Amino acid sequence: MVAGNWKMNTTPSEGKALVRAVMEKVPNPATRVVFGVPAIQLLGIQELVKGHPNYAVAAQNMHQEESGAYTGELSAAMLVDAGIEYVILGHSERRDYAGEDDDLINLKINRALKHGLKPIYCCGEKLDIRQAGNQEIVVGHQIEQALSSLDPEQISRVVIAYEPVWAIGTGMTASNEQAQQMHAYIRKMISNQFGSEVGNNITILYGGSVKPNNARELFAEPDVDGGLVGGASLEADSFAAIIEAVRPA
Ligand SMILES: O=C(CO)COP(=O)(O)O
Repeated sequence: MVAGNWKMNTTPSEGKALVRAVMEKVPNPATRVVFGVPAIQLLGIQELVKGHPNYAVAAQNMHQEESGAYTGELSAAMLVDAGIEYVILGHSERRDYAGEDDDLINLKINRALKHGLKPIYCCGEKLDIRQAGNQEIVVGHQIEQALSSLDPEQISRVVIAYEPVWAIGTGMTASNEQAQQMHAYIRKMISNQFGSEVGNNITILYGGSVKPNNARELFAEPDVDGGLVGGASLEADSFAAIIEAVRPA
């Protein structure tokens, strides 16, 4: 799977042009392709991908409550009614700038699953943690807090995105070995808790400076099931090249 996270980029008309160009370049992707678009574009982009077997849309956030007096927020029911299939939850930018922690993200994941949405759960360590060699402890803790209350059926609808914070937007990609090592660790954790069938089948994406020139190598690692792409998802040529770098399932 390849998911683009546009973050706070593109106007609605730019977004439509970008999706049209990607779909024209890769009309039949060999993998699931998801556009993570700003809230105002959810309906418009969903219209463009509607009915396509491999293209889908993700919201970049969602509120944990069912509905109510939460000005500016989007609910799971709204996303589902608009035809949206995925929701990115726990991105490091929301952890940093909106104060989200894994307890809150756990509530959001539960709400999303209750409505049939597929959460793309983001985890990953900061640079000082990596330098101290504590990345597995920190990511393990994030996953435990956010996902351990789920049952095997629920977890099977979750996509995990490992995004080391030091690699996001910095051009400093994790090495293939660093990505593989963490993905294997995450898969083992999921297998231990939910059984090896769930662990083997869960999709674990790598995110952090994925570009056309490093995607193929990263995606060739046995436990890397695709990517969550920021900057390089904003140009049709580079995103198309990344989609085509995914190894066949
Ligand atoms: O945060 C990311 C995707 O969610 C990664 O962003 P970049 O690909 O720009 O490093």
